[in-house]
Amino acid sequence: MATDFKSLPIIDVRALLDRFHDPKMAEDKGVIEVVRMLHQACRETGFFYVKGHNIPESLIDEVRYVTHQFFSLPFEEKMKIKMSAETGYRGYQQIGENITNGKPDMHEAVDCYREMEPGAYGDFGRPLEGSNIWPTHPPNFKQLMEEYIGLLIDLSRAIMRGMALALGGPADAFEGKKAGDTFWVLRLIGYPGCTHHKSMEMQDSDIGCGAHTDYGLLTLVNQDPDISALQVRNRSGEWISAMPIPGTFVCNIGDMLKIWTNGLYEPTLHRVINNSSKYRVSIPFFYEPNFDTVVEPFDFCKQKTGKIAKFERVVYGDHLVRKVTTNFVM
Ligand SMILES: N=C(N)NCCCC[C@H](N)C(=O)O
Ligand SMILES: O=C(O)CCC(=O)C(=O)O
Ligand SMILES: [Fe+2]
Repeated sequence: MATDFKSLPIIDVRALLDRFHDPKMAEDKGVIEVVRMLHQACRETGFFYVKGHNIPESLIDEVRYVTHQFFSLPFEEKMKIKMSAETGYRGYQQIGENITNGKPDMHEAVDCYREMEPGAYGDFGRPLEGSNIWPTHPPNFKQLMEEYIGLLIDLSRAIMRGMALALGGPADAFEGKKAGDTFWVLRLIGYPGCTHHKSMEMQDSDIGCGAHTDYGLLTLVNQDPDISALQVRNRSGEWISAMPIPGTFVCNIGDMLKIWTNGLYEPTLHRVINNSSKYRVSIPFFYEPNFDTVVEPFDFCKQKTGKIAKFERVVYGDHLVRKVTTNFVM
C-alpha cells in the first residue's frame, strides 16, 4: 500500500550492474545500500527513478527522436503498420483506440512484443502470436529499437536481482522459468499537445492515459524532457508528478509482483495528462514474466506475510491476453 509520499526517490543502481555476475553480490556494501532503497521504494511509492544505469544517453535520446519522427508522418503512412488482432496486437494504434476505465485515451502508439512463433503456447497464446511490424523510416528504426530493448532487458534483470534480495530471497528468484525468458513489451507513445487554455477546467478528453497499474514486473519509462505529464497516486489520492529528470528512467512495479510478493510490494495507480502545448513522446519498456509462468506467492514472501497465500495463482500470459483483448476499439 502506497504511503502519502510527495515525491519519488532516485536510486543509483550502478552497484547492481557492477556486481551482476558476482555470486557474493548480496554481501557487497554498494549492493546492500541499493537493495535497502529498492525495498523502501517498493513499499512506499511503487515508483522510483533509476540512475547509474549505464545506457548511453545518446541512444535514449535517439529512441525518442525517431518516435517523434514516426508520429509526425502522415496518417496514411502510420496506418501502413496498423495494429489488429491479425498482427498479434503489434503495430500502430490511432488516438482514441486504447480504452482505459471505459474511456478512450488521448494517445497514439506503436506496440511491440517479444516475438511469438505460431503454436508456441498452444491456444492461450494465439492472440499474441506474431512478429513486430516496424516502421521502414528511418531505415535504422528496427535495429535501434532492438539494441535498446537488449540493454533494457539487462538493466531490468539487474534491478530484479536487487528486488529479489530486498525480499529476502535468492538473487535469481525472478530468473529461469519465472522471467528468464521475459515476454517484454515496448510501447512507443505519442500524446498530442493541449490546445485549450490552461486555466480552463480539465476535460475527460485531456487524459492521455487513464489511471491504471502495469501488468507485469517492472516498467522503465523514457519520457521527453521538459514536459511533466506522468502522475502517480499516493494514499490520499493526490496525484504526484513523475516529472522528467535528466539521466534517469522512471521505474515502477507491476501486477505480477504483488502476487509473487504476497502483497509486500504493490503496483501504484498512475495516469498521463499532457497539459503542455507540445506533443509529448514517452516510451515505456515493460519487463514482464515468461508468457507461460505460473505466478503464485513465493514461500520466502509468505513467511513474512502470515504464511498463507493472499492471492490466487495467475498465468502471466492469461493476464496479458485478458488485458490486450479488451484494451482496444478497432
Ligand atoms: N502494458 C501496459 N502496462 N500498458 C499500459 C496501458 C494501460 C492502459 C490500458 N488501456 C489498460 O486499461 O490497462
Ligand atoms: O506516458 C508515460 O509516461 C507512461 C505511460 C504508461 O503508464 C503506460 O503506458 O503504461
Ligand atoms: Fe503504465
